[in-house]
Amino acid sequence: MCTAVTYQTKDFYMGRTLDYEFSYGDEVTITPRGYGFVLRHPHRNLQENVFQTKYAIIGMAHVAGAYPLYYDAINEKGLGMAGLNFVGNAVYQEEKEGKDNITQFEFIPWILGNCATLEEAKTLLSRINLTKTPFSEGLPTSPLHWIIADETGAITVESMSDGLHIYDNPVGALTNNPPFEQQMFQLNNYMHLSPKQPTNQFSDELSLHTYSRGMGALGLPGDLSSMSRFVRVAFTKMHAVSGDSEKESVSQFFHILGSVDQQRGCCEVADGKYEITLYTSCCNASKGIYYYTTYENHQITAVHMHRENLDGKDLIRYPLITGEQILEQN
Ligand SMILES: C[C@H](CCC(=O)NCCS(=O)(=O)O)[C@H]1CC[C@H]2[C@@H]3[C@H](O)C[C@@H]4C[C@H](O)CC[C@]4(C)[C@H]3C[C@H](O)[C@]12C
Repeated sequence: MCTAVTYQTKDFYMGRTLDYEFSYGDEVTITPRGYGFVLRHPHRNLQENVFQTKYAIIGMAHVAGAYPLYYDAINEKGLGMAGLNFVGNAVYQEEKEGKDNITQFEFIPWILGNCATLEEAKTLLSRINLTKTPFSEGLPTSPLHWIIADETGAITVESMSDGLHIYDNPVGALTNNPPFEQQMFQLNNYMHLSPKQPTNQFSDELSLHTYSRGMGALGLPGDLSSMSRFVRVAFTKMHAVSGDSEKESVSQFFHILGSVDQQRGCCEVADGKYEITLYTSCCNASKGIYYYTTYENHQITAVHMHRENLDGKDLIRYPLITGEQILEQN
């Protein structure tokens, strides 16, 4: 399971938890401007099907050869994108004439490398056909859906058996199944939840009282299913309050995603195998900073894209710091 959210203070933030039972070997990876991606399908306007990134990208990726296979990323213009599992619902197409045929693993670099804003991304999406061509035999196509966002808003993109769906995402959150429209519909069931204490609507004849703080959110689902995580993170995000400095915003962002953190042992996927939150990311999309924690490293680590040469030729890669960093105070 995974959860992605956006958050706005002075700057625009976006990030995700990546929950799984094993890691593909993740690295914070910067793709410089002008980096060449060879598309798997012919493109009418591109020589030898190579598109060069207009904008530099920073995100979490598995790097295969010199190819950054991004899971989530932002670009230098403040546009961000994350892919989350959508098992049983994601259906990709065969190549179609007259369309931008983009395979699932090319989708993030295609959008973030070409578009400065969500508006531009929507224009590019109107021409796209997401195809099923795999990266390699060892890395088959992943069934995903995506959240794309900038400071003006967020959308969800789902490629299903009945075609490509693009939804406005007014919550700025996404988890896994079911499809996004059903995740949104589910919120109707929780419209009575509030951070304020409830009053007795149950019966005038009974003297009911609030015996504990936090009773306004009684009924908020606490389990790890993706529908429940969607409701929980939506409630947390919609009510989150923080100062707007960088440290206050980043700290609050990790608390929002902390509401859907997955602890080892609570979600068994096979005998003795557990899904856990392998990493949590928070990108300051306005300033090009990728912050992360990992399951075993609670210290927030930051990689700044603008401290690197974004006009270089090669990928810039930072393997994750994974061991727990404990500050000995005495
Ligand atoms: C497993 C990850 C999704 C985690 C998630 O959503 N878990 C929820 C599980 S469940 O629904 O609740 O069952 C996804 C997110 C991004 C994916 C990766 C990216 O798409 C990049 C490449 C794409 C290649 O086709 C496959 C390897 C890969 C490197 C992918 C491996 C894997 O599928 C990743 C890492």
